[in-house]
Amino acid sequence: MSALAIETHQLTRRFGELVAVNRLDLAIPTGTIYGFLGPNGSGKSTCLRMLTGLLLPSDGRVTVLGLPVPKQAEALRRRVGYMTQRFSLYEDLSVRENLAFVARVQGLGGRQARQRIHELLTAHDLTALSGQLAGSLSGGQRQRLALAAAVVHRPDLLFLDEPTSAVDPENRRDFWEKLFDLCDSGTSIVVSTHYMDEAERCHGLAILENGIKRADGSPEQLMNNLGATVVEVLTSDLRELKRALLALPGVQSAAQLGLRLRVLVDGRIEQPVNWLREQLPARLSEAELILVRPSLEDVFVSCTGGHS
Ligand SMILES: Nc1ncnc2c1ncn2[C@@H]1O[C@H](COP(=O)(O)OP(=O)(O)OP(=O)(O)O)[C@@H](O)[C@H]1O
Repeated sequence: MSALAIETHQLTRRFGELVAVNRLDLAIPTGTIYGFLGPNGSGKSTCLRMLTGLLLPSDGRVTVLGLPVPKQAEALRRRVGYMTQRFSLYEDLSVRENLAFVARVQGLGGRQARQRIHELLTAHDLTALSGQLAGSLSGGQRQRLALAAAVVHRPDLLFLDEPTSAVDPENRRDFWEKLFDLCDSGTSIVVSTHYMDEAERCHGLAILENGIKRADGSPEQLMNNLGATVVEVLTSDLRELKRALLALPGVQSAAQLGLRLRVLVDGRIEQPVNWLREQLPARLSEAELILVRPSLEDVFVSCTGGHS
């Protein structure tokens, strides 16, 4: 298998005047979990749909698992799994019946299908729910079933479109444990999200805004390469201070977090804490200023202008 699960060159999709995905270059290694991080409407779903061969690009080239897409989309179909944003299983079939249906569609029959369904029910903690109608499952249980259904045929590559937007943090954590299990057993995974904590779990990610890739790399690389330093400011009257800070040309953003302001200062300014005190001596005389490690959210704010 090629060392790259996905390679795109100048991938573009237009809808009329709107450019939903704009000249996207990607090189996603096999055996990793890769994330698309971006706000609503940034082009994540459009991009995933083109990578699966379901949507034709307006321009550019796509190779998935070594196959050109959409030309070889049919050959690819058996090798990829796709969990869409909406629950796309049958609500009036039981958990087991849903998996049996997907197994049939994927060409598994008889004993092979029964064995695989048993395996999936166990691996995704669905055994006790196997007779329950899918429509009566909780959000977290639905996600587990949808994931099990997406991997019935043991795909080499799995696409997940905002898989945990409807589940609580604990279920989200469990869901990610399953993704790491799948990745460890050789499945490459591409996942779209607008959650920072999910993006931080990915081996690599691309930050999208208005269909454009603003940055990519591992979360650590992105945080290390942030073109800004982060200063937290503890003081009173944060709203006024925030306005004053944002008026300074060297300040990229200032966000209130409880009793603190998290301030991104242009990385070219060498002593950001001293610089801030020099700019606003009266306002900051009583304040505590601390230089802190950047987070992925800081990276996101810095490269998108902060419209999360
Ligand atoms: N079939 C379509 N026809 C017209 N415009 C579309 C179509 N599909 C997507 N778009 C537009 O393309 C842009 C990108 O949408 P897309 O669904 O890819 O974003 P997204 O990042 O997945 O957003 P979300 O997080 O809300 O799912 C949006 O402005 C959307 O309205």
